[in-house]
Amino acid sequence: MESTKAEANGINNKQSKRLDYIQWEDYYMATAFLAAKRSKDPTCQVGACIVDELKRIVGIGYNGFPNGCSDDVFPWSKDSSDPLENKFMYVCHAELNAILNKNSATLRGCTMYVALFPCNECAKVIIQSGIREVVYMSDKHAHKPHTMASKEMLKAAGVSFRKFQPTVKRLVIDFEDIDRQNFSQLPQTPHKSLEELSEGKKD
Ligand SMILES: O=c1ccn([C@H]2C[C@H](O)[C@@H](COP(=O)(O)O)O2)c(=O)[nH]1
Repeated sequence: MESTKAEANGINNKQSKRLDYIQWEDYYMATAFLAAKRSKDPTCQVGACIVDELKRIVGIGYNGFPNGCSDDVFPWSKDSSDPLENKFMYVCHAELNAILNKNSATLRGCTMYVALFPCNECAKVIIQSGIREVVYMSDKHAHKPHTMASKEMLKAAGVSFRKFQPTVKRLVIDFEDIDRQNFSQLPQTPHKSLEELSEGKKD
């Protein structure tokens, strides 16, 4: 009798959880990739996402010029003979921005998910911030001195690093998905059983 009432109210309506939900690591790296989409750099967009030991995202960043240094005034080129006309003097790397944007008291013990292996300058900041692990997607500059120096420093400081292994090849965000979803999982509007209805007549 009781269970019939509960079922009528949609409470005991057993349904299994969905299984194609996004895995934690895919979620963090996708967050880094999404942040990279904010970058104005025409040739290379990098994003970084910092996660604490409780699996919480505590910092996100992408490469760009410092606050107050206009994207429309400072140069985005990279091969001018004048170093002052190239972006490198001015751009803040994604890793630095993610660390500076942190919304927790400390980054000690955190993991950084980042699209590109951090350079030597970012490695210094990563080490000093207390981040314990770096998970990267691409190591395309592995042969360059700034990456080699970075790896040496990270190793010496006990910051581990590993290549990201996605469980899916791509993730798509479709804003219109929300209007296509089936909301049958939501509790149904409570309705009265026949018994309750007949009881109601007494009122
Ligand atoms: O670890 C890194 C390395 C690079 N970046 C940023 C800095 C620049 O905006 C670009 C690199 O530009 P290239 O045209 O590929 O030289 O990426 C970063 O944020 N983090």
